[in-house]
This record gives sequence, C-alpha cells and structure tokens, in this order.
Amino acid sequence: MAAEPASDLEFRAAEPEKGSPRPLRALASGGGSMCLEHTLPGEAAFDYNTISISANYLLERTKHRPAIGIVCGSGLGSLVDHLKEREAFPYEKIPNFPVSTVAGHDGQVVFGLLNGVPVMCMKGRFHSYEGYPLWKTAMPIRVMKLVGVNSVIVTNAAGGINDKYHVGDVMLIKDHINIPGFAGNSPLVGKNDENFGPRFPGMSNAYDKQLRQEAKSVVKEMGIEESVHEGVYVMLGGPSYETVAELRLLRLLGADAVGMSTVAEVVVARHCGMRVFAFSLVTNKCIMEWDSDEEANHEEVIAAANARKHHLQELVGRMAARMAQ
Ligand SMILES: O=P(O)(O)O[C@@H]1C[C@H](O)[C@@H](CO)O1
Ligand code: HPA
Repeated sequence: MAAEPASDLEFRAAEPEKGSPRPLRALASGGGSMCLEHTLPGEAAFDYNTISISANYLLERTKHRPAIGIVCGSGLGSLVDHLKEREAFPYEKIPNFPVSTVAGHDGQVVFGLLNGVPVMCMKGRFHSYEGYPLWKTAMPIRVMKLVGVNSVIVTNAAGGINDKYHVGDVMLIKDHINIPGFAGNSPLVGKNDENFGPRFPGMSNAYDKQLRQEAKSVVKEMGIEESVHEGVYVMLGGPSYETVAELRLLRLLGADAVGMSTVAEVVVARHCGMRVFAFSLVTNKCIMEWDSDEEANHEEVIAAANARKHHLQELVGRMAARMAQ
C-alpha cells in the first residue's frame, strides 16, 4: 500500500510528462489553486549559482554573445527557423533546465544571427499548467540574463477578448493583468536574490514605451497597421480555456487578450532590469456569448500561428535589428 504523506510538506505534484525535470521541492499546502509549489521561507527559488551553471553550459558551447532574447509562443517556434549560424541546445541537455511538454513548443535554446543580430531564443516555453511552479517557467529568462541578454522579445498565442480583434491580428502588449499574482502566486516568491534584482520591483513600465514606439513604426513599414493593435494581456493558469462568464469578467477588467503565459517571464525580466517588448498573436476570438456552440481548442491556436508566421518572423526580425542599435 502506498504510504500516506506524513505532512503537507512531503506532498509532491506530478511531474510533467516529457523528460525528467529535477524533483519538485517541498510543497506547502493551502496555496492558490494553481500554486503547485511554494519555496520554503528563506529559500531562493532559483539562485544565482544554479542559474550560472545553466548559463555557463551554454556560454561554453556557443560562439554567440547575444544581448537580445526571444521567447517563442505556441506555434511560433518558426520565428527562429531562419537564424544564420544556428546553434541549438535541447532543453534536456542543459543542466537545471525544465523541459517542454506542450504541442507547438519544441524545447530548444537556439542561438544564431537574426538579420545579422545575435539572439538567444527559447523555442518552446514552460507553463504552470504543465506542473511547473511559476519561478521555473520563468527560469530561462534568468539564464538569458547571465548569458548577457539585456532586452527580450516575448511572444504568445492568445484569445481575443476585444471584439475589434480578429484571428491573425497582432496585439502589441502595453500592460498585463497578473491574475495568478492576485492570489500571491509570483515567480519572485521566496527569498529575493539581490544578484538579480530588488525585493519589490516596480511593474508600471513593464512594457518598454520606446520599444512599443519602434514596433509601431515597424508595423507601418510593413504595411500591416490594420491588423495590429495595442492592448492589455491577461494571464490565467489554464489549461482549460475560459468560460463565457470568466471572459466577460476579464473584459470588464480591461483585458483585450487572454493567455496562459508571458506574465511570469516579464516579471522576472523586469526584476533583473531587462527591457521588454511583447506581443500576442490573436489565434482565436474568445467566445463571449452563452448561446454559441463554438469552443476554443489548441489545434486552431497552432493553425492560426502557422498562418501568420511570415509576418511575425518579419516583425521580430525588424524589431531585433532596431533593438540592437
Ligand atoms: O505559450 P503560449 O502562451 O503562446 O500558449 C498559449 C497558451 C496555452 O499554452 C496554449 C493554449 O492553446 O497556447
Ligand atoms: N485563452 C487562453 N489562452 C489562449 C487562448 C485563449 O482563448 N488562445 C490561445 N491561448
């Protein structure tokens, strides 16, 4: 007979299916609904030394020294398919790195030149619904930091709440609503590591104004203004898509698009002083009416991302070139 956990601290969440990430640390009970893991008081979630090991592994094996990082959202891995002088490292091989378990997220760190600019890319990201604590979903951002990255481009697939948004549109993110954060679930929970940043980082300028201006000018150059908006991204835990009532609530809160990622990465990036440019690809229109028979699904998310990949590759490439100046 399986032994009962002796206390809440011995309970462990199921591991994500693919690969074998390090065992989860002790869990505290009674956290928010998506809070799979809290670190113990005084314990740093991902300390400088642990992150240094991952960063050094990469630095010892790549000739590139990028200052720009890119996180690819669902179905958006092709954003980095055209890098020159590519060097790819599967997540499984990088010490202390989690592994991707979601369709549309390949699971490689890819270095290379994008329009001649050295970049470090996450081809596949981590989500809390895979079973990872938020600090682990955002851990690659700290690895980027120690590799030398000072600006990140964060992308995601999202559902369009704003009724002016259509499938295939891009939303430049001007702000976010951190729903897990409302319940105290933050990637920065635990002892603060001052090597990375302050205990209480500000978030009112999370999405760099100048980079948003640059993006608008790129969008104009590309002639795609009609399908590009600027708006507010809201993060939920997933993996279930939202109910109609939830979506109506999120609309009332001021959200324009909804997804299950990005925010933890942005919080960690800002904590360690990186500049952030982020956008959502609207892969589906959120279902706001109770009498609708439609239902959101991941296949349509991937298909919509695939259909827009050329525009998005160009947007990211042009932004990287400007950010490098
Ligand atoms: O990694 P992102 O945020 O792009 O992926 C979105 C959110 C879920 O992971 C998935 C749902 O279809 O797409
Ligand atoms: N909801 C949440 N996450 C998503 C959606 C959605 O409608 N589409 C893509 N990611």
